[in-house]
Amino acid sequence: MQENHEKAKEQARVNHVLEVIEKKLRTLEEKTGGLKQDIVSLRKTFWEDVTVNLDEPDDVIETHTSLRQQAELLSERERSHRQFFKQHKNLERLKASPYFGRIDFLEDGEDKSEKIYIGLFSLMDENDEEFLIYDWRAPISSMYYDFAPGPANYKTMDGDITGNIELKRQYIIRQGEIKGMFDTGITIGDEVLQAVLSDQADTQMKSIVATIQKEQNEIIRNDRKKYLVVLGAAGSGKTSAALQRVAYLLYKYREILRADNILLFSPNQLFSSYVATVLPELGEDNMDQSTFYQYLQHRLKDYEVENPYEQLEYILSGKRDENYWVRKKAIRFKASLSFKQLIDAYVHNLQSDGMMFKNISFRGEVFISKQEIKEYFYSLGKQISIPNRIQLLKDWLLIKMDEKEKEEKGKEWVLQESELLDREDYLKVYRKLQKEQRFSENTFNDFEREENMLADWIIKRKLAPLRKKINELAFVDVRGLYIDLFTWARKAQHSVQLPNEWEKIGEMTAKQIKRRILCYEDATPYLYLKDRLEGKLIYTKVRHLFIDEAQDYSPFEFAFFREIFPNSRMTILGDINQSIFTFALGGQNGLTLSDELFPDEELEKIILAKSYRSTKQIVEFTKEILNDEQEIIPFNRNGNLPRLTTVENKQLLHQAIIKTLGDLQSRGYETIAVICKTAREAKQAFDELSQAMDFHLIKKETRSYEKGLLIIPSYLAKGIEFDAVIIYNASSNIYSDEEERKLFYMACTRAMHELFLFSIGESSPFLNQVSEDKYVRG
Ligand SMILES: Nc1ncnc2c1ncn2[C@@H]1O[C@H](COP(=O)(O)OP(=O)(O)OP(=O)(O)O)[C@@H](O)[C@H]1O
Repeated sequence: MQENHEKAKEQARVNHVLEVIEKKLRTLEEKTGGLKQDIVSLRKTFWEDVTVNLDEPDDVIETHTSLRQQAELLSERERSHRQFFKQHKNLERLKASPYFGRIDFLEDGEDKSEKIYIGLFSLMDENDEEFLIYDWRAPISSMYYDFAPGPANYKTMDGDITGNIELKRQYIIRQGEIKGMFDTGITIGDEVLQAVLSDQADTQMKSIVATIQKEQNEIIRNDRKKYLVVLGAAGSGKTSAALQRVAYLLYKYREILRADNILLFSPNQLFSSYVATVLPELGEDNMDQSTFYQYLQHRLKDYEVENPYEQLEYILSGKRDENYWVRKKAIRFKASLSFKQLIDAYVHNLQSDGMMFKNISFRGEVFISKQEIKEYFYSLGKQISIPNRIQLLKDWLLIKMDEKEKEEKGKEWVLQESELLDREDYLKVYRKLQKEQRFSENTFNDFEREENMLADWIIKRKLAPLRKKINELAFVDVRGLYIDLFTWARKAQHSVQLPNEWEKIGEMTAKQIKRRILCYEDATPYLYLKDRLEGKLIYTKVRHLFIDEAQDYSPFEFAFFREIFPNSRMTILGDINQSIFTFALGGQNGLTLSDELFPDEELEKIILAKSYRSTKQIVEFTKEILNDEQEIIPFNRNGNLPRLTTVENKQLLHQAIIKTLGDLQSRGYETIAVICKTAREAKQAFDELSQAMDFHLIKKETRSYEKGLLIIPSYLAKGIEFDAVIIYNASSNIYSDEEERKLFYMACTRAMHELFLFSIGESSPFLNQVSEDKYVRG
């Protein structure tokens, strides 16, 4: 009775709030004359610079100015439109579910408690006096996540506010109707969390604001130190917490931080699109997202840069010949900070000797030789840094270009080209010169002058690509230097311990690079060397960098991040048990951040031990696959034990998988993944299995996926989850190398509700240590 009465009261309040929302929506629509259309965003991809490539300097200036004016005008209009549009959208969102929580807080010294309703956004009453809803990110809302009923406090700009929470309540409101209502303790409503977690997998990640757990809230709101490192078991909500953290930071620092000041490095494009809906769902613009590989490609346009997954595919399925072992050693060394030290020593040496340059040639003739360039470079004092010397060198070369222009003037080729100019080109020159008012109608008849001007124009045009190259510092022979580094290291004195196979590694590297192919393990070191010589490219725009699946970046790459984002704050999220590039780490754990680059006093570490994704049975099974003692606590959601089925051959394997898939579908599961070890295995499985059922084959280029049956290589399933997972072939001949244990673990932990493993003959030794009662066979 009492309960019904309470619910009716709450529903009445919801109705009142909905009326206010309606009114606000109408007012907004009147103000803007109806907001029917979204704005088409013209944003370019993050790494792309806006360059307008014109020959003539004047044109460049002119174009630039007009572009800027236009852009300013457009962005002003876009801004106000965007603002209204955002408000409108947020109100629409509130209309469906205005809030999800409430606390009654009695502040110390007050005699009446305040009811704080918490939702996605703040909402004031009609007179803009009282908060009907508090934004979940508001300081006062933090108590909802941090405290059970009883004493509580929260931080404000003016200090801590203390008091007592008298009631903590959760709501499930759908389409304006209260569907559920629970008074809860410290953990935010097991009931609601149970319900959320029992839901089906989605092809897009969902926001978790209504059920953020205390330890996750600590990640979301923690901004004490420059670096925040979050280590957490599979499915512990690292990515979720990271995305809500972005929303929180955008709210807290809204005056100074925009979405495009935040960059998320994600493991692949599939993951990028998987998480792309969370922030818009929270009413915020998406942060910039990129894979580190995209960044490398952008910076190394002259090369074909190997994709990290190609490298991984090679390691996982490579034929294990001599090259294989040498390359593996090379990968390990090139991922280490020792290699960075070696490059530093090499660069130090280059200050006095050994720089390499390229000849500058024009019309097939060298006109400034590499030797001359080198001499000029070393004529500049040692006290000037290499990047600064290169800048001075560039200026010197550009002056040489001016001289060259004069020198070429009387030459035969210029005359010939001017005779060959077609009418259109001729007119172009004429108009250009006229515009510049460099001559009048009358003087153009002056044949000599005309010829002179045409010659100028022709030479300038011919030399323009060369000038461009000089401006891009293409005269520095970074390729030659990178190759030379390997020879130098053998002879020179330095303190770095080189691998035994160093000579072979050097040969292998040189061979690839000469073909303009950069293996993935060379890409970052190469860029590092280039930046050390030519000057660092620093991304000042990025104020906060998020690195997800951080265990998959090498120590060298982390050092490099510190170089290119020296002032950015960083949130680094990872799980050492899910390293897929273990072969690059040589026994070290991923995510060993060097104290020098990430000093203790600037770093805070948070560990998440509770796992939310999978049922208790799956978590308990998968955790025994691991060798280490990491604490992983399953959330209390029950399901079936994982099942291991052993068959005799491929044909029976496919039959058994098809049967299992049929069962799973008939039980209503919609997103089911058959996880294979490699892309090659995935393709073979796809060819066989798709004769019986419809599958989507996920490749490294795949950007998004639909619900249904998927076949996916293990490493692409990173960070994603499925209702049910089938490990296609967990045989001992497929997963046996100790370095693949974590990959195997990562694949199994993608399952939310059901996990099936199949094996042809003997199963993987990784399963030997799993207790018999943690799974069923058959
Ligand atoms: N507080 C929460 N409320 C509701 N769902 C949650 C919560 N925390 C985590 N989850 C759910 O658990 C699942 C796993 O979360 P998430 O992908 O963020 O974990 P992760 O630590 O990044 O996992 P992994 O390292 O395995 O990729 C997601 O479905 C997420 O929505």
